[in-house]
Amino acid sequence: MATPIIDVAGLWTTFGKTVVHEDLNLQVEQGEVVALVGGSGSGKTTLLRQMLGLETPTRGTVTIFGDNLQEADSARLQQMRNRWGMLFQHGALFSALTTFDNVAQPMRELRTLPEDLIRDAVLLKLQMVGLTPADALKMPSDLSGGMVKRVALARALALEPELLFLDEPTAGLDPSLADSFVALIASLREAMQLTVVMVTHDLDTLLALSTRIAVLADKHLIAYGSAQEVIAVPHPFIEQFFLGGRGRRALQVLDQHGGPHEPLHEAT
Ligand SMILES: Nc1ncnc2c1ncn2[C@@H]1O[C@H](COP(=O)(O)OP(=O)(O)OP(=O)(O)O)[C@@H](O)[C@H]1O
Repeated sequence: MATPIIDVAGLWTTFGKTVVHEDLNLQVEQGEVVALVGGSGSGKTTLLRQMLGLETPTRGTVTIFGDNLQEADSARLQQMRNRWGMLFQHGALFSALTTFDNVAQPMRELRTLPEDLIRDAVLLKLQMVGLTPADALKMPSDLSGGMVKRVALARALALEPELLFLDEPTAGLDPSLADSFVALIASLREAMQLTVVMVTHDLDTLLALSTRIAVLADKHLIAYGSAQEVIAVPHPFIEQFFLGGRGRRALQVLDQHGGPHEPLHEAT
């Protein structure tokens, strides 16, 4: 079997006496879109930061592209970081830089690409996310919320990553902008053959994009599978999240149109 893109094994996280994760095991295969869900404080953001190498688990390992993150030195970690992109919740653009320079920044940091090649690559990335060369000259303060997300996505994709992390990708967007952003992510994911890991509270986003859903609760991964498989797991968080009024409606739409779901992989 192929090496998973991400392999979280025996992971524990404690802050003082608080145990956040207790022996988590989670694998993400190539081409999957995995959504991390869980109640407030269940440790989604912490797990995402551990996958990004920004935090170290108390025990256990996070292996990405076959390399153990905790054992990687800073040069190796940087090489790995160049193979993934991250879209932060609020876009997190540099306010003093133009759209163009924001997208160019990861390419310039490599210090190996000539400026004319960077220029072409930035314009291509902007086109891929539905922005024009005229938008390249704008400052972040002149962009709408939806455009900021698109620029941030273009920047996350600047180095043609194999893996994309998304933190609440549709937070702050109104429903129609959220739908078009989700459609954009879906089409780029297909075109670039991306593996995606996202944290989201938004059921529509989750059901539209994810191939598997990982549910964190009670310090454990209590379910990991398709929406249908996850909702079959009896747990108060799952009932409230998926089977509350909004959840029911979203699942009805899924039943009518089908979803991108894969067979169940048991939670451990
Ligand atoms: N650096 C830290 N020091 C101490 N406690 C922390 C630290 N980072 C996170 N925690 C605690 O770990 C727990 C998990 O936090 P985390 O932010 O990962 O949860 P979350 O699932 O992302 O929550 P939310 O949905 O509210 O963002 C919380 O109880 C939080 O207070």
